[in-house]
Amino acid sequence: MAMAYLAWRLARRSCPSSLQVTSFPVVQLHMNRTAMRASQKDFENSMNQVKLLKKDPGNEVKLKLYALYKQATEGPCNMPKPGVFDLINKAKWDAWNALGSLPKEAARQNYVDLVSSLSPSLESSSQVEPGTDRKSTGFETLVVTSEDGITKIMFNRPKKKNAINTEMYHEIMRALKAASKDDSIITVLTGNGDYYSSGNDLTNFTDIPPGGVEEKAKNNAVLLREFVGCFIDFPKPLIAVVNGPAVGISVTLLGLFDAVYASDRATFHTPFSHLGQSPEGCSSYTFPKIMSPAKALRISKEVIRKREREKLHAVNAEECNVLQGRWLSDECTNAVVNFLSRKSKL
Ligand SMILES: CCCC/C=C/CC(=O)SCCNC(=O)CCNC(=O)[C@H](O)C(C)(C)COP(=O)(O)OP(=O)(O)OC[C@H]1O[C@@H](n2cnc3c(N)ncnc32)[C@H](O)[C@@H]1OP(=O)(O)O
Repeated sequence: MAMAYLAWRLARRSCPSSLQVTSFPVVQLHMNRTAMRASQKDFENSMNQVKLLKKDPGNEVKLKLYALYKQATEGPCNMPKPGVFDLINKAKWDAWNALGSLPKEAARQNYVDLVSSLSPSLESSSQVEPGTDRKSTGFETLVVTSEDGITKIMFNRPKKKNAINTEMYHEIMRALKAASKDDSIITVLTGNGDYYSSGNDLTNFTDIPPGGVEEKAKNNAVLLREFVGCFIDFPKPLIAVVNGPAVGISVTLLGLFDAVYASDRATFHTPFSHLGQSPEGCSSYTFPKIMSPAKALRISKEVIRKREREKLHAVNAEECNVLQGRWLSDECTNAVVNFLSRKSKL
């Protein structure tokens, strides 16, 4: 796909001629037990943090915390369905049962993310007076600042060309959720260093869980669907400042932004024929139809987006289902093994 042409078309909200089709690899390497122990530790910390919350988060959030806790510790709902008049236990059963077969690992991470978005440090930061410069710590892969009504989320893995690893997916979701509730008017995403983002971190597929590559592909499809869903549902004007080359999902997501500003160093690359991937980020829907001008106002965005939200979530779900299968193909595995081993050949 011609980079400069796509940059111009994305910025002008028109649509490029076609999408290339590739799929994604899952490589059978050693499982990273340290990472799994760390997330269990985070989970336990989060359970303690819940007790420190300064204000009641409300029944909806408490039910979600309950459901994620049960899913993370016991797996899919195994309780008999309470009677209709047993309102409290029925509500708890409904919340837990709604998580379906969400893997324990994902439920644990979602629990940690939810508590982080409620945590006292973020709560106090949302009370910061407008116009003050605030750099939110609490992120490993991002720098989040907020001043004069603009919350800026900057990808901060410049040594890895801002490749998006699993931690960064969760942190971007957490930052977007916090930005949707803070006092800013618009939210801007950009990259630190010479790249906007080189897309999905290809090592994401190397820590294989006990369930093998099929479980990994399923977990990644769940992660991708939730990640893209955050962009579909984001309520405020979302702006991308593409400061340099953008690759893969960092390009395909741009169709869900309200405006895309490209620097003269920006290029837009979707190496799908090279990696063998099917579209993600709702690009199979947004790219062919991006014709309307960028919508800057929040109300007009809601008018337009609410008509499409259900369709976009359906497209997101279909893309994730197709990708989950494609990630298991030989062509994808070979492509990523070649990338990850390329320097060893030098
Ligand atoms: C779970 C949800 C999944 C959603 C799926 C999304 C689809 C996609 O996003 S597909 C696109 C995936 N991205 C790529 O294929 C790009 C791969 N990277 C490259 O081709 C090159 O790194 C580059 C063209 C971006 C830059 O090349 P350059 O020679 O300038 O620098 P490098 O030495 O290659 O990179 C520096 C450093 O960064 C590491 N790195 C860069 N990109 C990635 C990446 N996507 N995944 C993992 N690591 C990446 C690279 O390995 C180098 O690290 P070392 O210095 O440690 O070797």
